[in-house]
Amino acid sequence: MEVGFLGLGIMGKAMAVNLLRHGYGVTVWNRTLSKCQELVQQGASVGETPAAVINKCKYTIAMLSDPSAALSVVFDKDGVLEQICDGKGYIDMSTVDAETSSKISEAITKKGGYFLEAPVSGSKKPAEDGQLVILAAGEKVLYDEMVPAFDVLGKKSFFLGEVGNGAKLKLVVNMIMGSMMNALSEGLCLADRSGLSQQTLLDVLDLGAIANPMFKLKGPAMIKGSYPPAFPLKHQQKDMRLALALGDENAVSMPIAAASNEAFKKARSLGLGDLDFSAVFEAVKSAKDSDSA
Ligand SMILES: NC(=O)C1=CN([C@@H]2O[C@H](COP(=O)(O)OP(=O)(O)OC[C@H]3O[C@@H](n4cnc5c(N)ncnc54)[C@H](OP(=O)(O)O)[C@@H]3O)[C@@H](O)[C@H]2O)C=CC1
Ligand SMILES: O=CC(=O)O
Repeated sequence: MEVGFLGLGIMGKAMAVNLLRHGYGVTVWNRTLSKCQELVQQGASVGETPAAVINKCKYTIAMLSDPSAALSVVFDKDGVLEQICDGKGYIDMSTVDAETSSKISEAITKKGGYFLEAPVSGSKKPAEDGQLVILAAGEKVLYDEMVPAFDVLGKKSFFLGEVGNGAKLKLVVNMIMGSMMNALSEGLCLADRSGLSQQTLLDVLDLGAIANPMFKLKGPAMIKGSYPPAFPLKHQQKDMRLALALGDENAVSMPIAAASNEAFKKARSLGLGDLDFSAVFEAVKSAKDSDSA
């Protein structure tokens, strides 16, 4: 099966490579076209524009940074809308808000195409290993047709009903994840300032009821001040912002998420946006330094 793939960032590249490895024909496009070359070496074809990819492929997946990128690739010149038509499917796996997803869905559907939102949980490594968790919503027929590809990309797929439900669930999950990362950062800081070993804290956490893969994976690197980007901090802050907006809409008070969002914003202001989201630890440390000065 030939699949189009728009967006070859950290996630998109790993996902497209996985599809190639499993025998899919993949036609790729990326805003910075030079990034397509690595995929070409692994057997992919290149489309010069999103419209060219849609024209060639029955199914096209997008994995783009944020709502403005997701909208631009669909609505701008040479975009998806120029070629989407009856019988073609568009699957947006980017993390965006429900409103963005609905706008895209309406436009695609008006042209006779099928739309599925399918954001994912899991980062660079799960993307490389085909271990993502896929949160799909929208056209059920398209979901059923995509299941074999989702089985390559992920370890489990959920079909959540109408468009927006996948986007919302993804934001709830990442709101919790971002808050947990802040709690870990404050804990590491507090341990250190109290004269305790940060590694011992991690060891104790890992043995108890709040052990989790994220603390286990990120904790040791955080102690070393090492933040190679798996999930860029700027994207985690985008997700906190969109989750807080979802909280506004539903009158849900989220003081922990709001405080965590401030820490991610602070980290961005310190120039840490392109590092891994665990670099929020540096912002937490710098805030504690100025508190004690
Ligand atoms: N990294 C992770 O661990 C995870 C990320 N996600 C989500 O997946 C999505 C992609 O993340 P990730 O791969 O890490 O991000 P990256 O920043 O690595 O890649 C972003 C991609 O979006 C493209 N892009 C950005 N702006 C535009 C634009 N205006 N028009 C066209 N293309 C654009 C980039 O193109 P270019 O190369 O030209 O800059 C690049 O291909 C995000 O929504 C993120 O929240 C979800 C789960 C895990
Ligand atoms: O969206 C990020 C993730 O790790 O999931």
